[in-house]
Amino acid sequence: MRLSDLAAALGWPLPSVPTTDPEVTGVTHRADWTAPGNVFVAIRGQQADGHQFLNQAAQRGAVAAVGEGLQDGAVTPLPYLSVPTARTALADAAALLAGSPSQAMTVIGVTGTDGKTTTAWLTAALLRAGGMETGLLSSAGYQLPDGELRHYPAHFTTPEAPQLQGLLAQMRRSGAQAAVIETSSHALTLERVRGVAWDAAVWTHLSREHLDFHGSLENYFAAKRRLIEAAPFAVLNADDPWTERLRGAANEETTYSAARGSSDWRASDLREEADGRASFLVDGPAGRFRAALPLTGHFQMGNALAAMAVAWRFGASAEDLQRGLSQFEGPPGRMQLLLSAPDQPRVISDSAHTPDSLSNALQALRPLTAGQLWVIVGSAAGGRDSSKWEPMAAAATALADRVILTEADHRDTPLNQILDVMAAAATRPNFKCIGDRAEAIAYAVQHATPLDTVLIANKGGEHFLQRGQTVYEWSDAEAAQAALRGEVYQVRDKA
Ligand SMILES: CC(=O)N[C@H]1[C@@H](OP(=O)(O)OP(=O)(O)OC[C@H]2O[C@@H](n3ccc(=O)[nH]c3=O)[C@H](O)[C@@H]2O)O[C@H](CO)[C@@H](O)[C@@H]1O[C@H](C)C(=O)N[C@@H](C)C(=O)N[C@H](CCC(=O)O)C(=O)O
Ligand SMILES: Nc1ncnc2c1ncn2[C@@H]1O[C@H](COP(=O)(O)OP(=O)(O)OP(=O)(O)O)[C@@H](O)[C@H]1O
Repeated sequence: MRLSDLAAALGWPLPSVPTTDPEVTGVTHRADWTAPGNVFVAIRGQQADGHQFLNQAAQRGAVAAVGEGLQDGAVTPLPYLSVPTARTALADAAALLAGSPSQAMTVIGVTGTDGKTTTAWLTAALLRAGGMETGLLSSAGYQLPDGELRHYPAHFTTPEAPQLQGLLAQMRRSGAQAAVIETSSHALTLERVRGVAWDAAVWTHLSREHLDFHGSLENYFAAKRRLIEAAPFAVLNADDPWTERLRGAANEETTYSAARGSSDWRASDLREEADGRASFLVDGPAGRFRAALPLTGHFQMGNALAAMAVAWRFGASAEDLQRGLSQFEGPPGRMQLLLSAPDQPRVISDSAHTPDSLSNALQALRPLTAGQLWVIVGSAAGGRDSSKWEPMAAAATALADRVILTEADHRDTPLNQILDVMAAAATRPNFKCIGDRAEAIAYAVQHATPLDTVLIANKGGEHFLQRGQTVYEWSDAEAAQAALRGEVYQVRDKA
């Protein structure tokens, strides 16, 4: 597509500097990712002004720059198109240049504070069980219809529009009829998902998170509500008080509940079968039937119902839903059993990184634990929500028997500062601070008895650990295995 065609299609003005109307190969927001023929969108952000990088983009072969206007007297090495909102322009161009792949697929967005990843994975699995070739994008990685888990180079739940649209196009080329996208509030606020033609939106629940970025719980809610407003069909959690304020936001809606009687999809009678697997009773538009609950925790019934409501809407039968759930293998690091043998403690990895999700995870594990319940927990920092540190520590010390407070991507914040705040918020003196995450895991795994459960919280299946500016390769699972061998896991510099 020529630059003039792109500009005309998106209502952009002509460039400030005359140009030969080059062919556009793509769009990028990162100067150092610019490929020859790209349009570089210069965003004025919180950390940097993209205009600082115009020369770099030009040297890498950009054919034009787009932004919200040059400063007086600024010189640009590229033809410059001035637009009202750079992020809107980025998203619109990304969708158009990728061939608007979402319009050719059934696209489902999943949002909420906790449960997005699990529910997105369940939804993709049940759509597949119903016969739809399905792609998946989540913080645990992405999948094309072949189901193989792949990892994205940048660690985002929902990446910026050029990557997101590129991935949707790749899914489409691989034969996907449907795509499930875990949609963060950052993505909704920063227009990363603008230009996605949604067919359905799922709401898990809202609790306190990301207040550093959104400023207030109300703004955080408003950001997430945008997904529900943008979709023609919404699947809403009747157990979440915020849902009342989502009613009517979508053209059509269905509700689900794991706790109350009054909703379209209902779950009850969670029980453990003779083979040790959990099952629950489903009541709803697909009839009344017993289904396997392949994940630990009462709240997982809600996630499963939400996924069923979506798959049912797009053609899955009750049998498909039952089969899909019974064969479901959860996302890595979501209540994932890492170690379990008669002579070892049960070690579980879970990405719990909010006070709510940590409480839920500990409450779910308590009845399964004959001995003591341990938790290894930290809280991210360096531009992340520091108001979580205290309630995370309070939840851990109140609900676990033994607590190890440790690191979890503290970035530029001194680790001791976080651990001091967390230690001061402990409700009981049942904790110990071990800053090094590998040593913390080794201590718990080596001191726990075979009757104990050790929950390694925060990171789930994540592949990195950040200390200061340095990003290390990381695996909670490998750290637990090393501990069992009597070793301490060694981190490796990612670079
Ligand atoms: C709060 C937030 O999400 N900020 C994101 C946002 O930052 P920003 O708009 O302030 O931009 P900036 O970093 O100041 O940079 C301005 C411009 O200069 C460009 N630039 C910058 C530096 C450089 O060397 N070269 C360059 O071209 C940038 O690409 C950008 O276009 O746009 C940047 C460019 O894509 C992101 O890197 C940055 O993500 C930060 C690092 C981040 O950590 N975001 C996390 C919190 C996030 O998005 N999380 C959500 C939710 C996770 C969850 O559910 O828990 C997610 O979806 O992953
Ligand atoms: N419906 C739910 N309500 C409360 N907690 C949940 C729910 N579903 C999952 N959890 C817990 O929340 C934590 C995170 O779950 P999950 O990774 O599925 O979602 P997420 O936090 O939205 O995704 P991400 O990891 O991308 O931030 C886990 O501890 C999980 O056990």
